[in-house]
Amino acid sequence: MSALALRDAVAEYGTIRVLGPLSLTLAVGEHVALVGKSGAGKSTLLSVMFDRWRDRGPALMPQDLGLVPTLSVFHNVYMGGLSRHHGWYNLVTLARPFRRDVHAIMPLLEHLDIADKCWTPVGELSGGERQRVAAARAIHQGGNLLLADEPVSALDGPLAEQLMAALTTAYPTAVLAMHDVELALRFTDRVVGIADGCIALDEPSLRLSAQDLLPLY
Ligand SMILES: Nc1ncnc2c1ncn2[C@@H]1O[C@H](COP(=O)(O)OP(=O)(O)OP(=O)(O)O)[C@@H](O)[C@H]1O
Repeated sequence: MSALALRDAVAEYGTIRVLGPLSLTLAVGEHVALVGKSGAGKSTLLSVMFDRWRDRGPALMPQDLGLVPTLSVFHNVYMGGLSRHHGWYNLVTLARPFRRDVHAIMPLLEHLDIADKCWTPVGELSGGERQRVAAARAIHQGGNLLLADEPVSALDGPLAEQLMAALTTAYPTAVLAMHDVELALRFTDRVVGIADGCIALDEPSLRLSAQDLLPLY
């Protein structure tokens, strides 16, 4: 995979420009945190990246998670790999999952501490549990590039760290919008600060402290 670039990207809602013009190049193997206050344009930038880099088959973990509440945890995670199977196989799976898929997905659920909810409808889960299901679906999808919007906002402590580790290990290249700046600094290589739809800061995480990011908020 070659480097990923945005050149003079802009986004508008109606006549109001909320992003850009903004240019950004992402090296392969880089984990990038997008930080900035609410409304700065992080989600908008992620959706521009998703559109522009569609040919790289990015996995998207949206802020609203995009889960199907009436389906089980297993089925929601399975959906990450829908395109790997024929339509008939997916239909059969809806009624009676194949053992090999259960064996593929169960270790992921165990790793994220939600294996006991495997057959529970997602609509019956807590916010943090749903977030782990969405992460498991993104990991099950596989690929080279992950775009994640606030992937650990409903978790804290060891569970948030475990999920950040799982996502950054599964995806060699990732852009993650983050509110928790301490976690962002620990789990990413580079921090891009967004303010009023523009890049206000772009530095290697190692050179930054949480204090350096305060002016963005
Ligand atoms: N559907 C929409 N229609 C009109 N304006 C929108 C829409 N979605 C977002 N905006 C505006 O675009 C700007 C950027 O929003 P965006 O959701 O990208 O911010 P964000 O940094 O992701 O915020 P948060 O951290 O709260 O998720 C904000 O001013 C927001 O009000």
